[in-house]
Amino acid sequence: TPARASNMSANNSFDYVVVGGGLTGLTVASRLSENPTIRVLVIEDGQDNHNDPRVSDVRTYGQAFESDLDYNMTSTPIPWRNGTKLPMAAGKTLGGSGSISGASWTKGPRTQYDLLPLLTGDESWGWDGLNQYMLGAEHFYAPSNELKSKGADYDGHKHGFSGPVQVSFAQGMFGSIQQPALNASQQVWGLEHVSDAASGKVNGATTIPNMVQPGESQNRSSPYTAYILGEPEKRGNLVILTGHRAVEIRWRNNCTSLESDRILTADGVYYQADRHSERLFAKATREVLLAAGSMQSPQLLELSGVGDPAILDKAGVPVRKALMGVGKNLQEQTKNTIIYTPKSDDFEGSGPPSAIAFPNVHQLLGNKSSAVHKETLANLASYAADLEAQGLVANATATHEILRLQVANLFDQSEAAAEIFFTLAAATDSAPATVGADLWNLIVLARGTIHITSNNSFDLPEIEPSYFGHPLDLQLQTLATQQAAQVYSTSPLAEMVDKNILPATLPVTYEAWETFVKDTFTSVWHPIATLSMMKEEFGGVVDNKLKVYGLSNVRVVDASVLPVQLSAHLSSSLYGIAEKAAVMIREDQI
Ligand SMILES: Cc1cc2nc3c(=O)[nH]c(=O)nc-3n(C[C@H](O)[C@H](O)[C@H](O)COP(=O)(O)OP(=O)(O)OC[C@H]3O[C@@H](n4cnc5c(N)ncnc54)[C@H](O)[C@@H]3O)c2cc1C
Repeated sequence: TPARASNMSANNSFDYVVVGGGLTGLTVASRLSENPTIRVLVIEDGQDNHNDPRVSDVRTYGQAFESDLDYNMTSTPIPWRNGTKLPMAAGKTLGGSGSISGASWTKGPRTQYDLLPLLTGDESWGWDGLNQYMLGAEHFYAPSNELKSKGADYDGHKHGFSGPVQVSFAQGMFGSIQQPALNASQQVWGLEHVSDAASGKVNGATTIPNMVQPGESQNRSSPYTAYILGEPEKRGNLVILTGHRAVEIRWRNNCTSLESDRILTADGVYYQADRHSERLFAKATREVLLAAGSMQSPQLLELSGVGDPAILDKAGVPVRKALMGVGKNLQEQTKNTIIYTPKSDDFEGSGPPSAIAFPNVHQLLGNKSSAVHKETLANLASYAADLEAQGLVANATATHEILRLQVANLFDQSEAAAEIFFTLAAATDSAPATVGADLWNLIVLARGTIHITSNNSFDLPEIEPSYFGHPLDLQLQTLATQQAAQVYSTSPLAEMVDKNILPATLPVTYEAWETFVKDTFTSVWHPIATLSMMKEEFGGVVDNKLKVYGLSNVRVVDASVLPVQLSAHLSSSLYGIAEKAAVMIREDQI
């Protein structure tokens, strides 16, 4: 077992202390500990559940939610839903959310990665630079002819073939509605066939591979099985401590008063097994690396006195370093679901589902596109000013510029604006088989926050996603939902379904679809950007080397640093960020 707590008492000093053994934390820990002279500790709150079918079998997707494998965090109350709080799933288990994810493997369009150099001032974060690291994480397996006949396709030049993460088309790939759904999508939106959604081109209709082992088992290739199981877990210089939560960073310059120009140096990390247990300390002689995810890495910084003084004061935490961007700039999406009964419940496979349509704004907005574009641009500066006034971003001027780049990416570069993921659910003892779609607006203009409300790490942070914070977010989500239903009434998909279940009665007007969207949406669980990698004058929290401004030896290596949302599932990009982080950290060892 990876929980080697006994090693801890012998020597609690490490070169690196990694907070969080999830997708990015295990990647960085594995790479750094390849050097046997470098001692690495990972502190992970969850347990090792890699043999639990809720983790190992991707077809059980969803069973981990709101269970012991989930933090059971929620959003703030939704005013128009009687104050309902929406679940914010996040894996509390070794491998983190990467151990309970849907395992879809896609990348964003290259033009979206190419925004990162503009925000960081560093060319190496563009597609060409970052994609090298994404490819380095990947071991792709080409599909068999049988899977090709079900739609599996790929561009061989756009994959890595020697990395740890196993990427393959699931042996049990569904037949049934998948190709008819893509065919109908192409008609409704005029979409091209995209042979490979990990190629840097996304707008189109596509069939995706998954992070699963090739062959019969269809087991998940999780951050743990990919990066730790096997040789790395036997390394004497790598300690993975499960069942313990990092609660605070200890600073070396142990002075209580705030001097705004002082650079703080982390001494190590306090951690506890549970709320009432003893507070223990692990020393970091080189660096503390935050990988607790985009909801809990900002929490740890705030608990350690780094953040917006107004937030820290309210929570009763003494300010050690004022840094206005901490916990702000959150970009989380909204998801709607439509459900039908299929005429045949023979799905010709066991999943996971793999057919996706990615329309752009012009395909969604039709002849309204240019008017909506103009109106969005006209109101962008005042919208950005509002965001700063509400404490949702650190800097209105920079945010206006970033929103302008995102709007240009959607309207001028016509990149994918929504994802329509076609779903199939087999019959159970109590429910008939269903088909349908999960769909979401990809590039939200809303900005939210994640902040502490107490000085105790075991009180989980408050999450304000600001759902539909900008009118375009609601408009695109509504159109994507309405038009996904149109796909289901288009041949050859229309002939394959009996009746609609959700919505029970198909809305007739746009307004009625909007009401359906607002009444039934959930979160997508792709939160990012709460410790954004941006220039300091933009309100960024980490620099282009992922170092927190004003701290000499604390880096963030997780989803928090991605400053703008991608038209993609996030894992491929986050593996790339973590691989690049490990290289940058090693370069600084000399
Ligand atoms: C339900 C769901 C489905 C998803 N589906 C897909 C998909 O199909 N394809 C895809 O590409 N992406 C998917 N994602 C997204 C992807 O899994 C995440 O973006 C990714 O795992 C984030 O990586 P991370 O390292 O930032 O955080 P995580 O992987 O969540 O890791 C954070 C780790 O830190 C630990 N931790 C937190 N706080 C502390 C603390 N204080 N002390 C110690 N440990 C702590 C947690 O237990 C966790 O193990 C999905 C995400 C979710 C939640």
